[in-house]
Amino acid sequence: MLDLEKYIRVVPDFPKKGISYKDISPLLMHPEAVEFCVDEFVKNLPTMQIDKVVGVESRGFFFAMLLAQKLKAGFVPVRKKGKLPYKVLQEAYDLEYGNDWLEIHQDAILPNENVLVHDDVLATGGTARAACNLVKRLEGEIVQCNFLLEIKALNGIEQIKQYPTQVLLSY
Ligand SMILES: Nc1ncnc2c1ncn2[C@@H]1O[C@H](COP(=O)(O)O)[C@@H](O)[C@H]1O
Ligand SMILES: O=P(O)(O)OP(=O)(O)O
Repeated sequence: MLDLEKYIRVVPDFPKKGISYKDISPLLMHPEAVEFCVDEFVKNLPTMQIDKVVGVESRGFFFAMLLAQKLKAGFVPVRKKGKLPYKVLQEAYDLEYGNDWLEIHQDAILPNENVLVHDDVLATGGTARAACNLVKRLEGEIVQCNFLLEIKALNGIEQIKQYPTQVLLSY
């Protein structure tokens, strides 16, 4: 067992006053910690074949890509407005320190595909909910939403309560 908290840098008042920012950069610099996280995520997934792993821009991309590779699934980027070049679906969302639009390519997920949704941090849950809405609009089946860490006091889990979730570390 690894003490994951040791690899998370907590930065007060970033990007705005009052936000306690959970920086995963130190974790990414330690391959043993990265490997531990991937193995933990995989251990606690449902047993069915996962077809697509969705990663939310940008810090969600790191582990989503590793998980997709490990699970022999396709990787699907969910990006902020205006970054994806082909036809997209859009969802507006609020996050802990702002608001924006998320987009997914219209052909990224086929109806009934089993989809894992990943992001680094679950805070208010607005981002995760928007990413899940995009998957559902493409008729994907969300088999799990997983996060490296959650900020429990913000109760983001409530926003995605209809889906199974997995979190490696709680603050
Ligand atoms: N406190 C935070 N530290 C690091 N990253 C954060 C933090 N709060 C939000 N984020 C990023 O925003 C979304 C999750 O925000 P929601 O409020 O749950 O929508 C996630 O992509 C984090 O990277
Ligand atoms: O730093 P990012 O790109 O992961 O975005 P956000 O802070 O909007 O989650």
